[in-house]
Amino acid sequence: MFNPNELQVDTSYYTYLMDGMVALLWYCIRRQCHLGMQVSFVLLRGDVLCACIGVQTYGVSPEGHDTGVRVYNSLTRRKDPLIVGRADAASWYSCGPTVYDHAHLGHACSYVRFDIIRRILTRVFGYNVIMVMGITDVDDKIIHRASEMNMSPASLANLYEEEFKQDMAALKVLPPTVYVRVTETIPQIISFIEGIIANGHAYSTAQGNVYFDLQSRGDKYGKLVGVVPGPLGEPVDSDKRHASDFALWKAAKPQEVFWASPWGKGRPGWHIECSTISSLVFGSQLDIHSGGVDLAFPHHENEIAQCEAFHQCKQWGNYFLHSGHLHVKGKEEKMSKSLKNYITIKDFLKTFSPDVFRLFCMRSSYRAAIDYSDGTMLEAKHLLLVVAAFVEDARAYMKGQLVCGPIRDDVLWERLCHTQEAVKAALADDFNTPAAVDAIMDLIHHGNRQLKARTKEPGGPRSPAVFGSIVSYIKQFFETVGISLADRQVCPALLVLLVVEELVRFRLKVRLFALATEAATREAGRQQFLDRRPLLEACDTLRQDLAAHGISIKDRSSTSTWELLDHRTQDHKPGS
Ligand SMILES: Nc1ncnc2c1ncn2[C@@H]1O[C@H](COP(=O)(O)OP(=O)(O)OP(=O)(O)O)[C@@H](O)[C@H]1O
Ligand SMILES: [Zn+2]
Repeated sequence: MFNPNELQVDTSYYTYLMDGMVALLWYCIRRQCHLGMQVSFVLLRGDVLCACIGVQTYGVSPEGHDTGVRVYNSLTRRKDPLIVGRADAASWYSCGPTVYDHAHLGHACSYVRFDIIRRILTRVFGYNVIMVMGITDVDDKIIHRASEMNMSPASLANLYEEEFKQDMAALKVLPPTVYVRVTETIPQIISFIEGIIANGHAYSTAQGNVYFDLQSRGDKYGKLVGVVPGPLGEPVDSDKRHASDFALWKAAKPQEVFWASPWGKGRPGWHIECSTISSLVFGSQLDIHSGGVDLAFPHHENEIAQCEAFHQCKQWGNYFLHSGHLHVKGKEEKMSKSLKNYITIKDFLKTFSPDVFRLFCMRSSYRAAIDYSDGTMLEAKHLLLVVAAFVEDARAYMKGQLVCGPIRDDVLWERLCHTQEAVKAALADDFNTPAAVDAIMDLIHHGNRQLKARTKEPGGPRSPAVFGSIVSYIKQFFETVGISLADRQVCPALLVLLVVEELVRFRLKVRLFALATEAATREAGRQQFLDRRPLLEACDTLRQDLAAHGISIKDRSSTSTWELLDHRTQDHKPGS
């Protein structure tokens, strides 16, 4: 028996062993040792490797319809073909927010990334998604915050749930097929707990709590995370049988919100809500389950234990998808309410558009950790402007307003075809959006090269069709992932940042011109310096004037940088 509270996720063994095997393989290749090569190849296969180090991989291969996508499944810890139960639809449960405060960019990142995946699954691979999202509208954090704000937990939760939905709509995240609140499903949660008790996997206590009995799961606990069991802990100050058992039902403390139950007044534990809500809609089989990587353990692990104990099945959820965390650039910790290092979605959207945020998300794998900074946002913004400018030029060419020399349309048709294949292959490979975006940008680069061959002479053969085809493909690609190329509105705050960037660049040119020492003699050099001194003075004045607006320019030998004091994070943000 082991204590999951003391489990440590140990990936270091895996990494060392992997490095060792790669080194062995490389050594054998160089020495042409065929036996060694075969051995290291076999060991490098993830499943054998896991068996070698005692980390079990789980996962019953699902039966059903192959979507054509390979997806990284946290259950098997490898990319598997995504096979769903029905030919026309995939069932998907998404853990929703705990509604006790404003949603921030970390939340936005997780939900936007999964929204992009959902759209790809539907619009590229033809699988409709039935998505259920649970809303945690009662828990310790909500109760605590509500008492701080002198409100009822229900009103507080209501307020932030509405705000969350508005934020998601502003980010163009498609709403789930249905939202289900925990407080709407208390009777179902109670029945679910009764079912787990009846199946011998949970117990109630004299204090009115119900706990999941982890010992009853045997070695089936720990499916999601490679874990090294720690020693069995004794329960401390608790009515649990074992320290590792987790709460399904919590007896109400004085003054706390409660519901009546067979075990007395109380409320549900966190993990049981998602198990119940998902089972309420999808029963004992679920295709996809998603959430941020912090939810894998213990939340999803416990959901699996509860569902498989309730449904008495070998495998409840077939694919667990986990998104990487958003960090503030240069910081170790994730963006989080408790760490007070967050930017709310509302504040962010005062400066950048939802399309810029989407493109920012697409430039890394949904599984990767991602750094937020104004600089990375400006890069995404710039990329969108490049796309929009190309579409505009291509349209002008089609209308005959932009006159170019002969176009190599055979090259462009071939490029278009290649891009379409590359994009589809990238998306089928664990929704590899950065590779898809690169392929699109490459197509634009080739299109721009042909459009650049401008001439003043009208006449000559024209190739509008290929540009028409490229434009409609690119528009369709961006629409698929929820980015609109029409109505490019530049929000005023962003415009200011772009103007400052241009201004600093212009000032740098002037400054370098004023400081240049190209005169032949020392006397001529002195005269040149005196002549150009007013330019340097103007540069200094501009620096002082901008400093008064919180924009600080720093001159270094051959370059200038600028930064502004960002009131949202209280950090200095680099501007260039
Ligand atoms: N910085 C982040 N980056 C990516 N995803 C995040 C981040 N913070 C939270 N999430 C994800 O957002 C979803 C909703 O999270 P939840 O409401 O439980 O917030 P939370 O994790 O408690 O946030 P906080 O730490 O700010 O209190 C979860 O899937 C969670 O993993
Ligand atoms: Zn959940």
